Amino acid sequence: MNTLQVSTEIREAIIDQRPIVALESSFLSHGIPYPENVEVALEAAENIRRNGAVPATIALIDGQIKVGITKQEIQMIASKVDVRKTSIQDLPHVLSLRHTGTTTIATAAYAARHAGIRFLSAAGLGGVHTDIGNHLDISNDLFTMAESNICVVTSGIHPILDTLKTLDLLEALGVPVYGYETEHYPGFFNPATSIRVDSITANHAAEIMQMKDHLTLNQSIHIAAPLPAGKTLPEEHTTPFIHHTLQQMKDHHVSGKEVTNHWLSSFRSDKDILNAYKCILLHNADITAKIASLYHQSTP
Ligand SMILES: O=c1[nH]cc([C@@H]2O[C@H](COP(=O)(O)O)[C@@H](O)[C@H]2O)c(=O)[nH]1
Repeated sequence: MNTLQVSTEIREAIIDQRPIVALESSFLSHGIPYPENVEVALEAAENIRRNGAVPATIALIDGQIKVGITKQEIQMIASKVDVRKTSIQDLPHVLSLRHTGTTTIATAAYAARHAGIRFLSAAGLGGVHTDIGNHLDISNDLFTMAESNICVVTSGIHPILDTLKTLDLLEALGVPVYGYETEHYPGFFNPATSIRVDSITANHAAEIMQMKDHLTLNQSIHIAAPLPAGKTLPEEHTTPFIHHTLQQMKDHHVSGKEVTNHWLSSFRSDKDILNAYKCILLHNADITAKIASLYHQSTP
């Protein structure tokens, strides 16, 4: 049984040791409405190619994890309703039912690791939920990163999570966290949080990945890249949006794993939030491809 299907282009790139950037696909089913989700997926892939790497979007189709889905497959998933955003704990179930599914960072990291891809670009990392005192709600992203040996670039974690506790847990799991050319952990839609991190450049990130290879450490590294100045949103915009979304969740009794799905789907109700989210996806694709290309240039 071959549940992991790697496209010919990606297989050849792996053999030729060319840089590859994996893309998770949750934004196709939850973050961005159709047909804009298709446009963003293709533009992110284009950004990766422009920076000298090969894009590998990962999704679940017909009982297989597909690494490097085609434009037609992107179109098919993006236009379908009720596609399941699938994290590690749901993976066997969704595959056994042969359902179509999109990937979280956890599932994409799992697939990337097994395919031999070392870099993953996404919008937001899952994390420790704020109601942790009552519900032990923690995204599987964190635990998968502890063993997937890749570089995960996001713009931080989404603002309905507890950032400090998430970073504490990553530290406990041995996953180092860096700011991309910033000493402050990014605030996702907002420019920065007050949490300090080590700042690294693309060159340094490539070196850190090589050092990790040398040390045979299995943890991933997490690089948090802020949106460029002028693209972030002020807190006066995001704070009421977050409060409104949290209130809606309370009113509709949204809890557990539905929380992240509801949060992602709420982006469609605010044009500026949706635009910032698209920018995050495209910008991170650029940065990840730069790091992947530098890593391959200097790997003997
Ligand atoms: O701001 C965001 N938060 C979360 C996600 C997605 O949600 C997943 C985490 O979901 P959960 O909390 O169900 O593990 C992440 O891996 C990512 O795919 C995202 O795209 N953007």
